[in-house]
Amino acid sequence: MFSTEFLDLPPLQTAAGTVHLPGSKSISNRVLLLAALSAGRTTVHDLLDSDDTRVMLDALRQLGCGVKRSGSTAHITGLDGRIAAPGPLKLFLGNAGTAMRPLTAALAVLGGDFELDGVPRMRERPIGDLVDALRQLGCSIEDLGQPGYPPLRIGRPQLRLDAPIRVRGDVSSQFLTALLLALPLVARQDIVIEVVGELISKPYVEITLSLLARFGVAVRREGWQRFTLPAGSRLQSPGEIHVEADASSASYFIALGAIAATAAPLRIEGVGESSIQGDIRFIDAARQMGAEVTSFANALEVRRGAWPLKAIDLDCNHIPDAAMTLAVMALYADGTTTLRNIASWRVKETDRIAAMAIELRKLGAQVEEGADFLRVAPPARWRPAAIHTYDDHRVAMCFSLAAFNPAGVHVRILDPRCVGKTFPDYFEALFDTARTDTPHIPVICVDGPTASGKGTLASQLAQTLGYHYLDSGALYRITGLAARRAGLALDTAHEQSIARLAATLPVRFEGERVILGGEDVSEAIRSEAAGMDASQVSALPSVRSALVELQQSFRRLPGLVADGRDMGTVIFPDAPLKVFLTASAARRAERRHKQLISKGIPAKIDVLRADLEARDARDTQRAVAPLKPAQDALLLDNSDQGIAESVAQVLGWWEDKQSFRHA
Ligand SMILES: O=C(O)C1=C[C@@H](OP(=O)(O)O)[C@@H](O)[C@H](O)C1
Ligand SMILES: C=C(OP(=O)(O)O)C(=O)O
Repeated sequence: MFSTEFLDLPPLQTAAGTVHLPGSKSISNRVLLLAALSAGRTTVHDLLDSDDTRVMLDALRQLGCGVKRSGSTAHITGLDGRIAAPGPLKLFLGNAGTAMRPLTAALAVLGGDFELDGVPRMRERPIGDLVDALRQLGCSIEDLGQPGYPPLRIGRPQLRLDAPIRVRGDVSSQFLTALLLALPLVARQDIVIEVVGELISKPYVEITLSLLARFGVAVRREGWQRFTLPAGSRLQSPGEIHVEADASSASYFIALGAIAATAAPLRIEGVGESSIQGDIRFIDAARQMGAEVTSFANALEVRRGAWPLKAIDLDCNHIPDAAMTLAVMALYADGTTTLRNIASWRVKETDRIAAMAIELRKLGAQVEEGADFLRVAPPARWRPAAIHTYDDHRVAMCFSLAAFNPAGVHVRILDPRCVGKTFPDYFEALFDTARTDTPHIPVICVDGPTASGKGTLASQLAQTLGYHYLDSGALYRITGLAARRAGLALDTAHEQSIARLAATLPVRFEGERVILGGEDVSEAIRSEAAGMDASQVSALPSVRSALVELQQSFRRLPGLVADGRDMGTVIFPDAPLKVFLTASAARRAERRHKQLISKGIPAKIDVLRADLEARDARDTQRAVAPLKPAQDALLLDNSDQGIAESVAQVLGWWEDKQSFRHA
């Protein structure tokens, strides 16, 4: 997951390959709750691991439910309708509607002493219609803040089940879902629920009914107005259950295929057209816009059909979450797209109608916003934009698709971490399937002499930007180490053998760790001797050219920070930002001295300084790729700077190169 403050998306061009989607949020949280309330033990396969499921699991644990996880499988030991820990308990439910609403209903009918709360936005998401329905039933629920919104305190009920329970269905379908999931716990007699107003998001209620059936409860329904839980209903674990991949998450990749899978279809694994999730009907909308979609039992393949996409006018009430993706697809359409009947967007993770309108306009689109609709005309001129994401995973995910804009303008996604609500590895999945010409992939080069602090600077820059990191000096050190281990002297006589070895080095960087063929060699390559060896092998031209390709292969989406001595001059001559980092030999010797002493390694400052000067001389005078700043490099002397200051300085330069500084 990217936990950076922002994530810059370079211009993306095509899409290919296969994406494996995470489990459905709506199914995961329903199954977890049903398993927890049932009799018996349930093994849940392919469970979603995200913020929303984590808050549900934590709450269930607090309630005394047995939860064991191994990878994507969870074993839940059901409470059989009795809460092991009836409180007082405070349950924190983040921003998960699928946890807050159903848990409120289940705990209110079972009774105890519970306080349910969430993030600040959860306190703005309505729950009053559900609370009203539960109060009719005799549940004890107290508003602890603004009436009709969390936080809530739940006490012990005095249940009255004979009269039909009336619940409003026009603000959120989750209120009806919550009652349907909870009432089997007390169905000593037939319990009737009547929906007041037009029920929205109906397919989510179908998910509820179909999962209740898996747990042994057959709800009778008359249209979408009247639901009856038959007397004697009892939740019974099905033993094992598989969670389908998330159909709303699929929408981003269906759109990706429609926009950018030009050569071959993009394959989406985990969900097919026969899914029980209503958002799978996003496929129909995508097809209307021009996508070519083929469905398999548990997978989809999508490729670009019509281009530009075709503008549509669609009632989106049945696909409220996936429809946000259509608003971004509309940027690539041949006319104005209208998405209707989406009033519920205003009470979700953020006011989504307002948010989408503001952010789409930043890119240059013409947008009209109404109480329950959004109308989008594609940009006449695309503008680079920093997309505010409002702590809304779907805003972050759908706007990433704007990076395919034909103008090649950059798109910045602010707070990319918010995708953690339902799809923590969304951006990794995007970068696995998106393609762009190499020159579009940004590289920041940090070159400089030994002990200038370029490693620290470069790795911190990479961390801040969410970019890959190449410590090219380590490659020479690793080559030196591997050559020594192979018994090769580091001289011209052995140049070809060392070059062959270098070409096939099985190396990878895992954050700060350097892994060679499965062995962590981070410490081994950091010794002074390994540094001298590195300097020697780096003077052998064949070794350098063998390593060129290896180094260039680190240039992958979303970008790279590369540190070394010839990053800007030889390896990435087209890099958009090159920094040449220096510090006086005296200052570098001091730093190295401190570093060694802190590791308990004895060292003399004068000797270190003489060594550094000797290495500088060798590095600047060698025939191949001598150490010198690239012509277009910016010089940074950090003799009197702390690391934070250097990082800020380079980030400032990087910002100056981005066109959306004020977007
Ligand atoms: O029941 C569910 O799993 C959901 C129902 C929908 O909410 P509304 O019924 O509030 O539209 C949907 O937007 C949400 O992401 C999940
Ligand atoms: C509306 C959403 O979430 P929640 O389940 O919190 O309602 C959503 O995931 O788009």
